[in-house]
This record gives sequence, structure tokens and C-alpha cells, in this order.
Amino acid sequence: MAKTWSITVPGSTANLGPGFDSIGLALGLYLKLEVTLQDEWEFEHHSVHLPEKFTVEEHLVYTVAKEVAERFDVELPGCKIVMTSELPLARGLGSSASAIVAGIEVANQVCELNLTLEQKYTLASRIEGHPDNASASVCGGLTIGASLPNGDLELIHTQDVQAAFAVFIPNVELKTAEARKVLPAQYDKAYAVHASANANMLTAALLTKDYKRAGKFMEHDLFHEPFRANLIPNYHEIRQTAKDAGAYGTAISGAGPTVISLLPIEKVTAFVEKMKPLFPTYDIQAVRVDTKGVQVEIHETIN
Ligand SMILES: Nc1ncnc2c1ncn2[C@@H]1O[C@H](COP(=O)(O)OP(=O)(O)O)[C@@H](O)[C@H]1O
Ligand SMILES: N[C@@H](CCOP(=O)(O)O)C(=O)O
Repeated sequence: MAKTWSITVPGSTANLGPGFDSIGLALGLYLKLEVTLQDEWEFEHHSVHLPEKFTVEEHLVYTVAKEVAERFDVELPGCKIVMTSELPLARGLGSSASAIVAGIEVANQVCELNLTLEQKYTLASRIEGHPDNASASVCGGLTIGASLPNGDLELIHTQDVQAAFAVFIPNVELKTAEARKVLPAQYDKAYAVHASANANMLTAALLTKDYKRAGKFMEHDLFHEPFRANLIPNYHEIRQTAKDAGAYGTAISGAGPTVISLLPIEKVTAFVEKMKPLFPTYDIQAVRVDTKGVQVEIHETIN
């Protein structure tokens, strides 16, 4: 019997404004892998949204799968991986986190590790460096995470999100590592207290489904947006235009340069149509919330 694994990983948006490095939301834009066993590692990329030049040894999916196999002290067999993706790279839609989650799932399947959801999101968050995108890609829905001093990750997640989102994806990349360099090393006490109060309000509003208020606090981040705004094309114009067209609020998606608006479900289609001619160089899409997280289908064929 030969096995093929079909692995589907959702992309994600992180932060939603002040939920910096903690809040993630899985989006219905997917990275897909078809995995078969063979002697040597090989990747085939079938999408404009995937790296063009790469070596197997530097490929994020491979390096993560290898790291996970080594951590569990098992041999990683050779694999052929055919990938397609709806996630543009370095746009703030969690492509790196989805590749990390994919690498963990590849190792989980081909090495028969039987990882739990908790092991997957803990590993993915450690590798990515923050739990927001990684947890959302593993669990689906809305995730709120925090690492404890001993390295454990506490996560609350819910699939119950009754609001709509639209993304404005510009045709430029911004590497997350670059967008993290502009952030201050420290915050003044009063500033941090204010920033954290805004994050608390965002979280409480999201969990009580008070989306109007969630939108308001999406626009009151003090942790990262004030320092990144200049890196984000049309940041102020999009926020204002989106608000005028009925969005509850708009924030940088992850580290940018995409921005994301939160809207009442019934308004999202008209909103997107209204925005398209106003920002013609952007790919503007209504995106649904993914509620499943990473998914695996196993197909067995007789050789
Ligand atoms: N499917 C993938 N396969 C291999 N590498 C990937 C994949 N997706 C993302 N990456 C790597 O992650 C980088 C983008 O990561 P990052 O700057 O964090 O942006 P993003 O906001 O999209 O996560 C890409 O340039 C590429 O090196
Ligand atoms: N919390 C991180 C999120 C980065 O998300 P990405 O999709 O841009 O990788 C940050 O804001 O740096």
C-alpha cells in the first residue's frame, strides 16, 4: 500500500490591532500539500504565491519537519511534496506560520508521531517566535495565547466569530523580521498600561461578540501600529475610507503590509465592491474565518 497525505493549512491574520503577538484569527486562504514517500526530498511548487528559488535544505517546510523529527528522535523519511497556495508571501497573512504548521504536520504524519493539538500549537509557536499566527493555523478560529515563564503556552480558542473581514493586499512584500525591527525595545509604564488596557478591551469585545467595540479597539493599538504605520502603503487613507464605508475598524494584518477590516456580515460584499475602484492596485477580498485549522486526509493506493 502506498500512502498520500493531503494537508491543508489555513493562513491567518495576527494582532487585530493591540493583540500584538497574542491574538490570531485563521482565514479561509489555504496552503495545500500533497505528500508521498520517496527516497530523496523533493518539492514542486504550483502557485505564484510560493518561493521561486529554494533548495530543499533551506525550505521552511523541510527544515521544520526535520527539526520536529530530531526533537522526537525519529528518522525523517524522504518525501515528495507538491504545494499550492492562496497565501501571498510576506504580506502579513501568516504564510511563514502556515509553512511551519505544514512542516510539523508532515513530520507528524510520515513519522507517525500522533501529536496532540496542544503539542502542535506549542511547537509551531516556539518555531515562529510568537503564538498568534501559528496557533490560529493549527486550531482555526480565533486564538488568544500567552507563553508562561517556563515556556508553556496557554491558549484560549473559539470558532464562534460572527463577523466578516476584508483584506487589502498591496502588491509589495514586507518581511515580518523587517517590520519587527522598527518596534521600540521598551515602553514607558503609563504607555504600557494604556496599551494593555486597549488590548484587554479588544479581547473582551471579541469574546462577547461586541464587534462594533472590537473594531474601535482594533484602531487603538499602541504596541506596534504607531511605529509601523509609515511602512504600510495608504494606511491612514484605507482606515478612513473603510470607516466611511461601514467598517467597524481596520488594522494592520500581522506585521503588514496587508490591512484588514472588521465588518458586519451583511455589509462585506458591497464593501469590497466599493473599495476595489478606490484602491485599484490592491487585491481586495472578503475573507471568511477558517474554523477547522490544519486538516489531513490520508489516501491509500495499492502499488
Ligand atoms: N509555503 C512556503 N514554503 C516555503 N517557505 C515559505 C512558505 N511560506 C512562507 N515561506 C517563507 O516565509 C517567508 C515569509 O515570512 P514572513 O516574512 O514572516 O511573512 P508572512 O507575513 O507571509 O508570514 C517567505 O519569504 C518564505 O521564506
Ligand atoms: N505578531 C506578529 C505577527 C506577524 O504576522 P505575519 O503574518 O506578518 O508574519 C507581528 O506583528 O510581528
